[in-house]
Amino acid sequence: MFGKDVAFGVDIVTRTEQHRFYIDALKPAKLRCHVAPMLQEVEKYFAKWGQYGTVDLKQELEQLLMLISARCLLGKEVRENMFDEVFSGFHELTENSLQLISLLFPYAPTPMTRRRDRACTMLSSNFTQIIRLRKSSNRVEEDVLQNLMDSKYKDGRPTTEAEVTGLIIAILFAGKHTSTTSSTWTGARLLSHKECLEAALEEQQKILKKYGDNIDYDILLEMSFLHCCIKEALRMHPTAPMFLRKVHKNFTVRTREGYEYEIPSGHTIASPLVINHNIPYIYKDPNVYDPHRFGHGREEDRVGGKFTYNAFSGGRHACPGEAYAYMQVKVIWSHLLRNFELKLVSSFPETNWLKLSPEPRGKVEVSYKRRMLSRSILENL
Ligand code: HEM
Repeated sequence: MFGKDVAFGVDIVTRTEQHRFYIDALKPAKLRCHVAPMLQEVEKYFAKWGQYGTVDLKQELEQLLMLISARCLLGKEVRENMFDEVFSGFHELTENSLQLISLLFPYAPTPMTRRRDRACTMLSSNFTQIIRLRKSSNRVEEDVLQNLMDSKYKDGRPTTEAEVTGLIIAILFAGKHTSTTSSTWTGARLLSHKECLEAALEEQQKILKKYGDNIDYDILLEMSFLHCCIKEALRMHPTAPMFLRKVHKNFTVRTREGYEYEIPSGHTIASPLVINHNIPYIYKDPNVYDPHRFGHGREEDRVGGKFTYNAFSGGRHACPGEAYAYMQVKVIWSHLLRNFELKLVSSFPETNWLKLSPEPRGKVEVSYKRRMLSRSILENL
C-alpha cells in the first residue's frame, strides 16, 4: 500500500532508520508548533455548528481529524488546494484496506483491491507533485512532510521522492483512523459516565481560571484527567486488538503461577490486547470505565511491568505518534467540553470487529447545545 521503498518493502536496517525519521518528526520539540494550527482547525470546524443540534460524532471527528492531518502532517498545499481530492482518495484507501479480508488476501483480484490500489496511485502522484514543487521553489514548511523530506540516513543519503511519498501515506494511515476512533470512543465513554464527565469539566474550569482561554503545548500537558480519559478509552477499545511478532531467538516465558514456556525461534506469537488490557489482577473491575485507575497513587498500568498497557504497542514497533495523538485528541475534547453541553443520543456503540482496526459500529449520535464555559469563568474571576 505504501510502495516498495518503505515499511515491510525494505530490509530491517532501512526500516529502523525510517522509523527514526518518524520519531524525529514527532518529538516534543517539533510538536509545539502544531498546537496553534490544530486549535485553528478545531475552532473553525465547530464554529459551523449551530446553537444546538444533533450530529454523528464519528463522522464529524473523522472530517475534523482529516483537516488537522492535512494541515500538520501533509501541509498547506493539501489543506488549501487539494483537500477534497486527497480526502476522498484516503477514504477510498482506508475503506478498501481495513477490512479483515484484505489482511488475509491482500492481492486477491477483487474490486476492493483495485479500488485500494487506484487510491494509492492517486495519493502518490499528488504527494510527488507537492514534493517537486517545494523543492523547485526552495520553500520550507514546518509540517511532517517537510521533516520527512529533510531526513537523512546515517550514511548521509537523503530520502528519495518515493520514500517520502510512502512514508507520508503510511503515517496518515497509521495516525488518522486510530485518532478518529479513539476520540469517538473517548466521547462515547465520557458522555455515558456522569462522574467522569463532571471531573473532566472541572479540570477544564481550573485550567481556564489559571490560563484564561489560551492553550499551548504545556497547558495541554496539564490536562492530566482528560489524558487519563483518553488512555482508559484506549484500554477498553484498543485500535489494534492484537500484535503479531516473529520470534528471532528462542526465549522462555514464566507465568505468574511459575509455569515456564519455551518459545522457539521461527514461531509467530500473538499478544492480544483485548485480553491483556482486561486482566483483573492488574486492572480492577476491567469492564468499568475508570480513568482514575491511571491517576496518582493507583497507576494500575505499572503493576505488571512495562508492557501492561499496550495501546501504542511497544519495543521497536512502538507508535511514534503517541504524544501527537494525545495532543490532537485533547485539543478537540477540551474545546468540546468548554463550548458545548453534549448528550449521547444513540445507544452506546458496539464494536465493529470486522475492521482490521476495530471501530464503533454505525452512527454515534450526539446532541449539543452551545455554552460558554470560558466566558462564565472569566467573568467571575
Ligand atoms: C490514539 C491514536 C493512536 C493509536 C492508538 C496508535 C497505535 C499504534 C500502534 C498500536 C502501532 C503499532 C502496531 C504494531 O506494533 O504492529 C502504531 C504504529 C504507528 N503509529 Fe500509531 N497510533 C495512534 C496515532 C498515531 C498518530 C497520530 C501517528 C502519527 C502522526 C501515528 C504513527 C504511527 C506510525 C508511523 C506507526 C508505524 C511504526 C513502525 O512500525 O514503523 N500513530 N500506532
